[in-house]
Amino acid sequence: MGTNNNLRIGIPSKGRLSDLAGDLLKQAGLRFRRQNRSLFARVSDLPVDLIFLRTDDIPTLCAEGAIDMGITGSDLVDEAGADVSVRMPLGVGRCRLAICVPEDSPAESGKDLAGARIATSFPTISANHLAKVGVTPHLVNLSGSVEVMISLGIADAIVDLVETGSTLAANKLRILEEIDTYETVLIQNGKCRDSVTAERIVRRLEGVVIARDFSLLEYNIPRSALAAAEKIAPGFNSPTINPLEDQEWCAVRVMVKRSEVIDAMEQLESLGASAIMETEITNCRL
Ligand SMILES: Nc1ncnc2c1ncn2[C@@H]1O[C@H](COP(=O)(O)OP(=O)(O)OP(=O)(O)O)[C@@H](O)[C@H]1O
Ligand SMILES: O=P(O)(O)OC[C@H]1O[C@H](OP(=O)(O)OP(=O)(O)O)[C@H](O)[C@@H]1O
Ligand SMILES: [Mg+2]
Repeated sequence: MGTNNNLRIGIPSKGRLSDLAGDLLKQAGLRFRRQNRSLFARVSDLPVDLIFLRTDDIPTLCAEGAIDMGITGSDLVDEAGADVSVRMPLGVGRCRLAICVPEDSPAESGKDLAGARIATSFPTISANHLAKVGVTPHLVNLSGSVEVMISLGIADAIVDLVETGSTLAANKLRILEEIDTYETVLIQNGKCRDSVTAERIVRRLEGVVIARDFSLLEYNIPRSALAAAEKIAPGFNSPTINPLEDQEWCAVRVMVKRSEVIDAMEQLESLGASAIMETEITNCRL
């Protein structure tokens, strides 16, 4: 490495985003093999090097130009205050950052935390958020296992990520106030060493991310019901309509959000559609 001009993409070396990022890149057609614990992998057929880094270092290393692009959590980008642009949300790793207190705490909002000790791995976001309501907390900076700090007696409240809420429940904590929502993102710095390849990577990842969110729905419908059907499933741009041998009928192909497919199928069926089929798409260019 070092001497070549390959685009450098930083991806998490371990943790929950590591597999997510690796799978996404592979689905987008980047072929690479990480040799045992190596911190570096070259991509076949593209001028791209992958660097395996700690998830929370990726925003800063991208801002400093050590890598041109990176995959990390938008929470970590905010916390680092990194000067990078978010090229696209990747539709995974969704979570919230919240101020949490014991279930039996009398506190009603962040305003009630004046003088409280708050344990967190997000000191900057926490301080900025609480400053807005005029509270200057005593922050205890930690890098993990924040939820146990109240029962250990070193904090009165915590600021941490919440997804399902099961960690909070296990520690008898509740959300006092949500600060923001976050997800895994692709970031890029302003002085990218190969913008042409960077754009190709963005387009490729877009294809995979959109495909993960949508299905292809195909159905036959009487032409008289077509307008109503298009209202149910308007498509990404617009549906593709083909004639059938029976001129009263036509065949429709349309992209539908995966979360809405079952509902759309039911509604189309009650409009008179038949042969309604969902096909999974793994990649697309729109
Ligand atoms: N419970 C969660 N659900 C969804 N996304 C999460 C969750 N926890 C963390 N994330 C996202 O994943 C990112 C990385 O999390 P984290 O740094 O905790 O790594 P990890 O996978 O837990 O590994 P580690 O063991 O090092 O903590 C977070 O910054 C956040 O964007
Ligand atoms: O709402 P939930 O679904 O329970 O998820 C939230 C938990 O997930 C993360 O912890 P992680 O598993 O990464 O452990 P860590 O503290 O060791 O990083 C986060 O820090 C919370 O503790
Ligand atoms: Mg973690």
